[in-house]
Amino acid sequence: MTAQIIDGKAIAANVKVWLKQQISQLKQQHQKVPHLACVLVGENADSASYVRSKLKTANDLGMQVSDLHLPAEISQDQLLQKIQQLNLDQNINGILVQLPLPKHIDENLIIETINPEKDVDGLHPQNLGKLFANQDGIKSCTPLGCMILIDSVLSDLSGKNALVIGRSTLVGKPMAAMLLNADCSVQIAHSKTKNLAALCQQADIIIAAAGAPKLVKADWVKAEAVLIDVGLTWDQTAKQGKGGLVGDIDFASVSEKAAAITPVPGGVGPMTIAGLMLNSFEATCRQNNLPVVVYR
Ligand SMILES: Nc1nc2c(c(=O)[nH]1)N[C@@H](CN(C=O)c1ccc(C(=O)N[C@@H](CCC(=O)O)C(=O)O)cc1)CN2
Ligand SMILES: [Mg+2]
Repeated sequence: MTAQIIDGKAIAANVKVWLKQQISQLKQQHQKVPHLACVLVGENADSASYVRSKLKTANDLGMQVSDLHLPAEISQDQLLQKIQQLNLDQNINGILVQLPLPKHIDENLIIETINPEKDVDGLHPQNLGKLFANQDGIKSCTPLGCMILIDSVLSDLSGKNALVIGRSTLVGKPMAAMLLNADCSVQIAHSKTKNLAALCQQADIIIAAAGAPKLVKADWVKAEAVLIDVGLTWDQTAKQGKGGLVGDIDFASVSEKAAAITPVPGGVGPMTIAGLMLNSFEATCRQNNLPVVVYR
């Protein structure tokens, strides 16, 4: 193996140590405790597991949490009312609606209803707009976590060629904006892109967020490239047929060639939750007109 493995679990642990200290200071000096409300609709087992993990992490960091588990049959209007209640609740600093939502609910409408100041996922159009305008606002959690991972191996991003594979609102688009704000030259590839291999070969940084298992191959990447794998797909053939999670990068071959790479699992996933915790702390500071201390 030639590549440096970017250990997302360890980096997320460092973020949490820092945050726990910040939250303790916030409590001591200003008597404020961040309060995160997690809204889960229905019985999707993966979503329930992510929400449990978010609630536990927030609790471990000294935050207050509210766990709202709503039935899959809840109407869109009832869910909108719930969000409005949380918006008005002075005790709540952060609102997170776990995605995906059941098919009868318009996700965009729900996200647009969250007060942008409490939108700790950073998915409200106002927060996305601020990100694209390079203004202060809440940044999308997964791209925020990816930037911390990239910064752990590259000290200067200025002028680097970055390629984002995937154009989702959750990851691809905000990721591209963050890299652009860090002075990278950014390209976005997607399912209709022609000759992805050639684009990869020019990239100093590749963020793979296409949901296409093992898409990026070793002969597509430069030896100096840094690769961040956002993909997470269950593959029954992995681990000699026992099954396992795989990313969008062919880890076994690419890790023999590139400079640095995140593993799956243990790369981006833990940093998504760390990003959410950073946002919950930051939102609480902003809501109380306190100076925002930025991690790193
Ligand atoms: N409202 C949101 N919904 C969703 C988001 C989000 O950021 N906000 N992202 C994903 C799910 N997600 C968090 O919600 C998430 C996914 C994966 C992980 C993670 O730590 N994965 C582990 C592997 C987990 C396993 O073993 O099953 C890893 O990569 O190491 C954390 C959070 C969609 N919905
Ligand atoms: Mg839907």
